[in-house]
Amino acid sequence: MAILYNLFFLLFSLLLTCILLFLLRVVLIKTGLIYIVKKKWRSIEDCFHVYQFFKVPEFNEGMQRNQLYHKVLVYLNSLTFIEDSDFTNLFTGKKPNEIVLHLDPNQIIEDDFLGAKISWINQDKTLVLKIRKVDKRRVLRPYLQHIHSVSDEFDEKKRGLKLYVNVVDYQGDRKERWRSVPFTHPSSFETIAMESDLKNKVKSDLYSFAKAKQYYHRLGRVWKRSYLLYGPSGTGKSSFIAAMANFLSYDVYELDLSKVSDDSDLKFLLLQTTTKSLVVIEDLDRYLSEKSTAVSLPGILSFMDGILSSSCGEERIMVFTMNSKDHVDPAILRPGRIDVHIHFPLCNFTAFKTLANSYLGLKDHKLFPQVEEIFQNGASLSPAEIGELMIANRNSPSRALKTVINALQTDGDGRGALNLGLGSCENGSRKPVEEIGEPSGVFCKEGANAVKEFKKLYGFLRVKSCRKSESFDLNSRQNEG
Ligand SMILES: Nc1ncnc2c1ncn2[C@@H]1O[C@H](COP(=O)(O)OP(=O)(O)OP(=O)(O)O)[C@@H](O)[C@H]1O
Ligand SMILES: [Mg+2]
Repeated sequence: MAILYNLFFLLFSLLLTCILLFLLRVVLIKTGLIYIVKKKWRSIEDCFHVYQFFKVPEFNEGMQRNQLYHKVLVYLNSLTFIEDSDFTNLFTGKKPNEIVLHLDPNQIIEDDFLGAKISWINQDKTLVLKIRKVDKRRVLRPYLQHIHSVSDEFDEKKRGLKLYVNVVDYQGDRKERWRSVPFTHPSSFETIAMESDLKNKVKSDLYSFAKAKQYYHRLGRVWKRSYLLYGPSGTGKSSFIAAMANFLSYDVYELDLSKVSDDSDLKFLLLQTTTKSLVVIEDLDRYLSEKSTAVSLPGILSFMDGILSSSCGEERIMVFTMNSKDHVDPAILRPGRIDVHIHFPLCNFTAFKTLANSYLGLKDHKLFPQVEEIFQNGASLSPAEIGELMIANRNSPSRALKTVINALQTDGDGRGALNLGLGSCENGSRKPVEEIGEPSGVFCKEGANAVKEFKKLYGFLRVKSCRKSESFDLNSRQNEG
């Protein structure tokens, strides 16, 4: 009987203890006292372990930034634990409604990795990692790798792209020669009307370049790749550059050669570009033919060779656009200076269908055969012109197609437009409207009215492009690098 009584008493006290512990836990959690208990427990635990400390200072002895410091900071800021810390700084971020957390001096951040307890202390521009000696060998290397990959991923997501333009009013060599604005161009390879085969080739070329650091290093070559985009006005060259930047998540440095004071200024401009960027010179043929820049041809050639970018050590992509490469010095175009040539022709039927799909949501239409026939007869407008006509008539796809057909019939052979007072050009170079010659060929009234209407609507003074090959091709991939 006594045994039974004792057993019952034991069970009862056990149950009571459990209930009390449970209640205590609820109270500790509800009041937040649990954090004090955890802290005390940890400091007791600390007494029974040997720790090792690793410092990650913000600057090295040469006062250069320590990249690891930035990475650890980004990593720590990404931890959810930081929200649980006793105190932290809150700032507004770059995006609307974004709030970012910043470590305070002496703030301790605790982290768990592969079962090991790790803590970081933010001490006077140095982050100190504290790890148990028993865990160090097993955990330290993978933990640092983990920090690298998390912070890279976080940085990638957080940072928006930037468009840099060169400015003339910088003072002295040490001042910034570039001014930046957020780069928000929505163009992508999906929105560009271009043969899908060519698009895929460019995409894989860009992708394999971006991954080829070791390869270029082994060859002793500057890790750069140059693209020439050439073709008449309004064929998508600038949009393509934006698509490249969005595809790679690279910043864009758009270099206006007319604002460059001399060859050495050009060198400094290249030096001040950052890694993972597209360095762009638009209309290079125009600068060269009009001599509208103070930079010499050798200056441009050494810029294209990117010798200086090797001192910056990281990848650069250079993109040049031209209306035509016919009269350009062959030294500019030689393999190695330009690695990939991409021709942007006027619209053909395939490109037209892509535009009709994206601008009007049309996969097919009873007027398509007629449009195809007109293209087969050699008529063409630039994608920009066709795109504008489609946008203007986007509420009625049939009307949009009829307007395009009329414009193509008027304009297709490159002669009807002259009656409307539109300019013409040789090899893509622009001629003023006053230089228009005598119109020849058939003048289609209906089509003329359509273009006239369009001109009136948008004040769009179109400069006519020369009619050349209609095919989209990666003309020559000279020098695969
Ligand atoms: N191939 C294309 N696919 C889709 N849209 C295009 C294409 N070409 C031109 N466009 C549209 O036409 C407009 C002008 O194009 P863009 O400025 O890229 O032409 P460009 O070749 O750079 O002309 P320019 O030589 O005059 O600078 C853009 O709004 C773009 O969306
Ligand atoms: Mg352009």
